Amino acid sequence: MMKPSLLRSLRSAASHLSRRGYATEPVPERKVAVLGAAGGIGQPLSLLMKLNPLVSSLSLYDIAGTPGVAADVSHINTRSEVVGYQGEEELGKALEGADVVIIPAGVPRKPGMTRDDLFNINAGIVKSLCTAIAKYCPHALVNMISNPVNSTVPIAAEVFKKAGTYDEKRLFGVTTLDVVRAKTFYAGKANVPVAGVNVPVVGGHAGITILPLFSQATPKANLDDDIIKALTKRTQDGGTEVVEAKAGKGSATLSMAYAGALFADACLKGLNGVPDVVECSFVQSTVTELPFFASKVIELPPLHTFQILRLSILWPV
Ligand SMILES: NC(=O)C1=CN([C@@H]2O[C@H](COP(=O)(O)OP(=O)(O)OC[C@H]3O[C@@H](n4cnc5c(N)ncnc54)[C@H](O)[C@@H]3O)[C@@H](O)[C@H]2O)C=CC1
Ligand SMILES: O=C([O-])CC(=O)C(=O)O
Repeated sequence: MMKPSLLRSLRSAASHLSRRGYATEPVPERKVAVLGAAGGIGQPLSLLMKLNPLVSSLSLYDIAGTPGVAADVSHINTRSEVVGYQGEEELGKALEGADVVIIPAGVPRKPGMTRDDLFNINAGIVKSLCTAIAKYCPHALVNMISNPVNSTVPIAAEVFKKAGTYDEKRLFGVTTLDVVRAKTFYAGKANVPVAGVNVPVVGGHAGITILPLFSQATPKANLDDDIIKALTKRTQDGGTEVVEAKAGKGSATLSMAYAGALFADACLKGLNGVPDVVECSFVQSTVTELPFFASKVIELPPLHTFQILRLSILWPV
């Protein structure tokens, strides 16, 4: 018979691990597909997803270059099996059974361009990828990275509606990089350790539609109005800062891969029933009169069967 004190310690350790997102039960099988996996974001994002112990199957798709990326990443000695898929004829296999689909496919900005200038090319790419998602993995959580996010998310919604598979609680525009930037810049000015900083960012993902809520930042810091204004502007212009620094060689890739991996990890935790997973994301919304708006979304407490977990809902709070 186990001593009550030992039992209490084990229970407390198990509940601590579970609160931190580490399962004390077997970790479910999860397939993650990255579409655009050979690109500037796709490669480091594939690496980070290979490091994520919640992933059991990692599917890397692009129109070219994925065999090499997949062979490279597959040698890393972590849990997931990696398969590379190349070309449209392999897209169905890449998507089949996916729980989370991350989309960094499409062209990036060059100096002087706005994200809207990418619309013509990226809208077509997103449309064809979402048509395939509706066919091969209609229940997957979709993490849209391709710009302009303010438009590619509504496009994805329309494609899914047309296919009869739309579930607004499964479609997310990835705005995590705005949050990552806001945290970094705020910590610098507030002179606090960045690891403990939280800043919600709402609105959209382009210029002045990016609204960091420094009034709700934690830990609180008494920053002057002109500093808050400068922090807001730097967060709104963060993408342009990188585009200009890269001088024609693309936009943010490494910080975006980090942000994309954080958001995908939150989705996996939500699917696995980890409570209180909250992230900002550009979603269909009733928070304002706008049909889509970035705000905090939370995974509501799940029930305890795999099937119901898959149906669990995310909702703006
Ligand atoms: N949401 C956000 O915060 C951010 C979004 N982005 C956006 O992410 C997108 C990708 O950026 P990068 O990786 O730097 O571009 P990149 O040009 O380096 O890579 C894009 C990849 O997409 C692939 N691709 C093109 N058409 C495809 C298709 N039909 N199916 C599958 N793959 C396809 C290309 O072959 C390429 O490998 C851009 O639209 C960029 O603006 C970039 C940074 C932040
Ligand atoms: O600025 C861009 O074109 C890429 C992007 O969305 C970002 O870095 O936030």
